[in-house]
Amino acid sequence: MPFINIIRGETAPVAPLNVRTPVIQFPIWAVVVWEIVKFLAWLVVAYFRHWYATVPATGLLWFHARFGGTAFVVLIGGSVLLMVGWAFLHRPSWLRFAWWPVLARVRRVIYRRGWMAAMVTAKLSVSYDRRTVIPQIRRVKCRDGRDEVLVRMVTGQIPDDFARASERLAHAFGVRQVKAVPGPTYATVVLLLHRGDALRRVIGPLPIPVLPDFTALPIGVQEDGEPYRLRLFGTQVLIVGATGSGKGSAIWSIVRSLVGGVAAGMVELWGLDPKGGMELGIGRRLFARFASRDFAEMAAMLEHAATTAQERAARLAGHTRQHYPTPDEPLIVLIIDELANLTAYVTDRQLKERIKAALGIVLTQGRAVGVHVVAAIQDPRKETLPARGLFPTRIGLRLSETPEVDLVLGDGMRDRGALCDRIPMTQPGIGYVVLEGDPTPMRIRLAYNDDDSVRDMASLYGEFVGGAA
Ligand SMILES: Nc1ncnc2c1ncn2[C@@H]1O[C@H](COP(=O)(O)OP(=O)(O)OP(=O)(O)O)[C@@H](O)[C@H]1O
Repeated sequence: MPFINIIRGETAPVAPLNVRTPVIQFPIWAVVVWEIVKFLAWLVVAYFRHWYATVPATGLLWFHARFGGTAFVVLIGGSVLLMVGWAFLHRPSWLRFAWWPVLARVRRVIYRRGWMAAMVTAKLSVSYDRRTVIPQIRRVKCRDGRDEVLVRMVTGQIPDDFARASERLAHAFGVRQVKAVPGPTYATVVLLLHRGDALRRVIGPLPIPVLPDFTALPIGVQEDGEPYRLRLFGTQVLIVGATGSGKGSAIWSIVRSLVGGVAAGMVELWGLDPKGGMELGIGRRLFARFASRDFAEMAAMLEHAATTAQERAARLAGHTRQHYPTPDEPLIVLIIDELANLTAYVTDRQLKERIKAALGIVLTQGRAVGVHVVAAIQDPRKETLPARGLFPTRIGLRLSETPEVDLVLGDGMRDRGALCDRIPMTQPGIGYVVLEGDPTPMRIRLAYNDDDSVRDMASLYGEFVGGAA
């Protein structure tokens, strides 16, 4: 680095300096030659820059010149046939190596055209030294239903700045949703622009696993097309959604994923349906214990679950950190529909206190010893559910108000793309979850078990349920 602050020689007194710009006359031919040289240089740069188009075009021109028109037509026709055949025979590799790279080039051009306007209007441009600096597109990748745009942020920006502007970006680029995730290196962010909707169609009842994997119960589909698997071991599950959002389908999908365990004697389902059995009554036979009207009975069930959790914890302490279910000591799963009826709307004070205490013990001590709660609720506020923080796993379905999203899924999750308050009423069963190790929420659709499939399941697996009503 030069010593720019050191000037050798004599120090001249500071005096005003008059400068006159020199006027230099060039002959016209020199100007013309200069412009031609500039144009040729631009052509060379453009040729190498857009090599993916120019190199094949050059090859084709050379082929045409060398072998003539007929051979050229045969070549083009043969290539098209080869592509079509490849696409039919092995679509995944064709998409990966042929279609998506080409599409990515086209999309890159499209994004670049609207990039400046989008960045400025989304307030992602920075004014510095009387200049406007905007983030740079580094790379575009296409995947099934979404584009991944790698962006170099302006110094000082963070991925959350893009997450906060994601809705504006979605409208600017005409896509369904934009999510911002940290890039592979510092100073980069990846924008995921979701185009199609893999979750548009209703998902029917999923196959029942013979023996459930309690760390990965299949209950729906993720928007990236992968199955959504719920971890039950070591956690308690809360499903939150407005009326008609599909809480029932979440409950029945979880039950469906567990009934194989019921048949093997490794799972016991206890049903608490304070709405008079409206939701769970239809599958009544699957539950070893069931209460739907009597709140004292529900309190007693919760207390029994709490005692069981405490006994198991006392016995297992120092031996293992995770209980594994056996037919002698099965996994107990309390399925509670509309939990607020137990935590907020019970008028009998004493009963309410009993429920609160028992629920607290089950939620805190039960998760390591095989006593789990899967509860659904409409209103996630603290007044309705003081124990919300004791549910480590939460599924956010359609919610009525924007602030509820962060209440359910965690701070900043709405900014990061969990638009639970924007899920249309016409799409029940759609929701968002936070996956382990992923900072951005995942959109999912739960499988829909209609009344007939629940009845079928209850009549098939009900006979394995040994407990008394
Ligand atoms: N996963 C799903 N896929 C498609 N449609 C669904 C799904 N889940 C539910 N539905 C439809 O939405 C309707 C309402 O669903 P559901 O009863 O599960 O909602 P809810 O949240 O439990 O409502 P409430 O709070 O009123 O009990 C169902 O009758 C069904 O038609």
